[in-house]
Amino acid sequence: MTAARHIEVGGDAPYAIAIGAGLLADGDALAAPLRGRHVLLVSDSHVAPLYADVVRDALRRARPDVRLDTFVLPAGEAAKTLAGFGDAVAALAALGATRDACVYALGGGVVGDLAGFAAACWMRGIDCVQLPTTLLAMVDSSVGGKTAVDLPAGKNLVGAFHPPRAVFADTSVLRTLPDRELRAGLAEVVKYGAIADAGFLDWLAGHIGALLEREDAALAEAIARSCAHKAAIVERDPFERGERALLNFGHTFGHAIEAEQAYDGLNHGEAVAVGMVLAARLAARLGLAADADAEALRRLLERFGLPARLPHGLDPRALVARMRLDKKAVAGGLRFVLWDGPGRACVAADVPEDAVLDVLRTA
Ligand SMILES: NC(=O)c1ccc[n+]([C@@H]2O[C@H](COP(=O)([O-])OP(=O)(O)OC[C@H]3O[C@@H](n4cnc5c(N)ncnc54)[C@H](O)[C@@H]3O)[C@@H](O)[C@H]2O)c1
Ligand SMILES: O=C(O)C(=O)C[C@@H](O)[C@H](O)[C@H](O)COP(=O)(O)O
Ligand SMILES: [Zn+2]
Repeated sequence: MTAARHIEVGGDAPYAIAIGAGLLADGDALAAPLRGRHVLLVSDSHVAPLYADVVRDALRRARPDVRLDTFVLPAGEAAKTLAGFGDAVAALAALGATRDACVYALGGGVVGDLAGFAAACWMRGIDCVQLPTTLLAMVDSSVGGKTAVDLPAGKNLVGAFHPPRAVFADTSVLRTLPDRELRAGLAEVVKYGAIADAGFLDWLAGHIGALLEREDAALAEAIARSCAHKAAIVERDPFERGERALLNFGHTFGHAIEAEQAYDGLNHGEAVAVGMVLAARLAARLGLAADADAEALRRLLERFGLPARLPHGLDPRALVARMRLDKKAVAGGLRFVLWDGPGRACVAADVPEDAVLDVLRTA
């Protein structure tokens, strides 16, 4: 095991993000946050066969008294539903989980969001430890305590803020991650540069090959810098009353695309990549930023192998209707996270529908 990096997330319920190779086998570290004796390990049908034994063995070695059940979701976004949530809380009931129980979420963002929501609701809130196994989950979804499931009407519409007790990002598991999922994670990495750190965008542009080749040092740096950005923002604004909304850059378009494709088209990172290009174009259309900035962002995302165009067959009006149920929308109208240049995101209220439709029609 290599030395782990640690990033602290402060606030009312502080926790640490540990990043390093081999963490899933470190039973003492994994068991440290465990207060009681009940553990529900939540995973999915791709990840559980690869890594559930490592986690179970590690926890049992450190805590032989533990009562541990495993709940496995079908892999993929389509499982992030109220029905999946119902099955997860039923598994907690079958375990006899008491209020000092802990849910361990072993998987990507789908597992993390659903398991976190089950932990948030079981007996009005038990501990959750995040064990992210995708790049996207390591850099984004395991941190910050947003938990949720999707509805046919929209993404993450039912959920809660419930910060994890701890996050262990074992970078060695990224070796088995499919290329498409690695690229999806890189979209959220690019997002941090786009919203808050133009220098990070330059660093990313200089490390495209190293990241796509999964070079350890480049991945560790990208994960640590991304987590540091997210930790700083969620520490200052845990409940998205202000600045945290900037983490939603690209998501108003992206979530509408995901829902319109019934969660069976672009994956989340891909939809966010398209969404960021559209948000940058909308900013240019509204005179906030230069067209050239949007074009540079599109080129960077495409060099990472990410899509930058709206998928064929989507109706712009149907997408705009979906955006009205976005969590940033208010009764007065559409709100978008845009930018006035790389590294400088901002929230734009009362964005005219015609401008959004124009951008969608030319995408
Ligand atoms: N809560 C948040 O703040 C937040 C932030 C970003 C995204 N999200 C949510 O996260 C979800 C997307 O997460 P994701 O991109 O991780 O998708 P995912 O959880 O669907 O994982 C992607 C695929 O990779 C597989 N996989 C995971 N780890 C693997 C590994 N190490 N080796 C082999 N296969 C592996 C999974 O089984 C799945 O098939 C979306 O639902 C999105 O809304 C939440
Ligand atoms: O942590 C946040 O805040 C984010 O917005 C991170 C996003 O990458 C993530 O996809 C989040 O789940 C979107 O939140 P939502 O409130 O728009 O559902
Ligand atoms: Zn996201």
